Amino acid sequence: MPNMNYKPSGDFDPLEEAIRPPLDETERERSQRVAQEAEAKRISNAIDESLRLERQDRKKRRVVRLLLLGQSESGKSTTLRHFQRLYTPNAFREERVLWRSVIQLNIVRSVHTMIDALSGVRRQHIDSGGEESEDGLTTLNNGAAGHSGLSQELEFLKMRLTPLRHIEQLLIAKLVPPGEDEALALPPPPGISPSASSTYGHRSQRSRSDERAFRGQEVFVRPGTRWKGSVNRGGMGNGQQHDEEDDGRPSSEGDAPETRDEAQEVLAACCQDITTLWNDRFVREVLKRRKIRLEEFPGFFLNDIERVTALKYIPSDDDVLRARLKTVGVSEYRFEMEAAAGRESGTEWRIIDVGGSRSQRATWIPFFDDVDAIIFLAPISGFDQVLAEDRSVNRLEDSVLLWKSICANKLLANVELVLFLNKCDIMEAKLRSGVRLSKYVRSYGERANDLESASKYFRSKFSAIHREYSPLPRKFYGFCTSVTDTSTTAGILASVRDMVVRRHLKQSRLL
Ligand SMILES: Nc1nc2c(ncn2[C@@H]2O[C@H](COP(=O)(O)OP(=O)(O)OP(=O)(O)O)[C@@H](O)[C@H]2O)c(=O)[nH]1
Ligand SMILES: [Mg+2]
Repeated sequence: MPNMNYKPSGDFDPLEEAIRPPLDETERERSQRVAQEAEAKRISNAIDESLRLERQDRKKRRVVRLLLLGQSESGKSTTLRHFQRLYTPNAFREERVLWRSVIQLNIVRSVHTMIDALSGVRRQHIDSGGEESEDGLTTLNNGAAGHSGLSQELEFLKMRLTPLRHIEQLLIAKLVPPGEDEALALPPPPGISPSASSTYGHRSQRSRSDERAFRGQEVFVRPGTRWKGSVNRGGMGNGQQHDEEDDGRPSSEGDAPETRDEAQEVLAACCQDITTLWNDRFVREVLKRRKIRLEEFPGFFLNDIERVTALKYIPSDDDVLRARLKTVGVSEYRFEMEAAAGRESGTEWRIIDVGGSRSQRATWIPFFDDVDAIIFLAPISGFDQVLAEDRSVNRLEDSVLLWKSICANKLLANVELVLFLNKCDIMEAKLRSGVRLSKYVRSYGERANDLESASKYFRSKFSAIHREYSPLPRKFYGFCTSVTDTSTTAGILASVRDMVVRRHLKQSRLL
């Protein structure tokens, strides 16, 4: 019976205790044990050696490993799609049709965001007995308002758009492979800035329920091609879109195969109503007062609704880059640059795309070993937003802290870090619309409230962190990017590619 009162002494080592040979070991047992231990050591050494050789071989064979890091919605998967578009253009184009379901879901979500925002108006109107609410929504001129607080026309519109609820479920079932239980996650009420969120925080019960009314579910897939398989099997993956004359522009009717696709049919039938809803002055005013800037949301297609709901619609390159599908998990995408893609053809690239939300970050670490370079994406337009998964954390602050920890990480001391200050297009629009950066970033002070000054400021801040926190001196590569923009991003990715390949060659020469 074990001694339950045993107290370990200072030099007691439970592991040593467990593997110590028995005291009454015979000579024969001892020699057997020694032989087994020697064999185990030989196997372990052989594994180490084969790992070392594989690593060496990979470097010699020009296998380049690139890791994409950054918070959720920073643009990692978009950057990966961009690489694929540039360097495996044929494969990218063949897969474009598969993105149609994602875009359909993005549209449906935008419509529901508008409708949910309107529901909030109705509730407030009833709850407040018609008095002005804190955000003044009930004072809006809503034409001939019915008892719900909405005009009859809006009520009819909402009714006519109800089939989209069914389409949403259908698309989720299509995109998420069977058995993927966790595939839905709750984002925050859209478009709520920290200042607005603190306003929300001090509101009544009623306002909190309005907040809940905004909550939708964000669909995610694990990275890789499995979801594409399920879309294909869903009967719409008729990717007959080919290739030579294809210039990546939006498809117009007549140059794409018509496919039987219930979601597309319902969306086509709802196209006019969606347009009316989106262009309605009252709806715009509600969104504005609720600080819901739908145009800045990931996966925004309402301004292209006629084109993207056409029955023969095939997504353009731009559409694929603008579509939103959250990543969960970590995955390695391998591809050889297609010969047509340029002089680096033949190099095998392994680009690792990770999920960026907080619960996903622990999965990054095993990939720190043996990467050539990291592209870190910091979406600077998030300075007035909070994290979806933790509404107490400002997005910009989160990016800065993440950047510090990546710069300081000893495992990454010899890895090149490339910083993308991303979403500059959204940043520019935001600053132009009058949102003041200095209100959120005090140290910004009296600098001009424009993209040029802001990106210069952030570049110097991130560069200073890089210098201060890197365990060994290394060069800083920083770019201001809008990775959904095909023309500007192509040049930046080409520079990154050249830098990574150069460094990789240098390393393999050192082996
Ligand atoms: N306007 C604009 N949209 C962008 C930019 N970069 C990314 N997006 C959009 O932002 C959304 C999120 O981008 P993703 O690439 O899915 O983000 P991610 O970092 O992979 O996010 P997780 O998978 O959640 O970790 C997508 O709809 C993109 O099209 C940008 O520079 N400008
Ligand atoms: Mg992603």
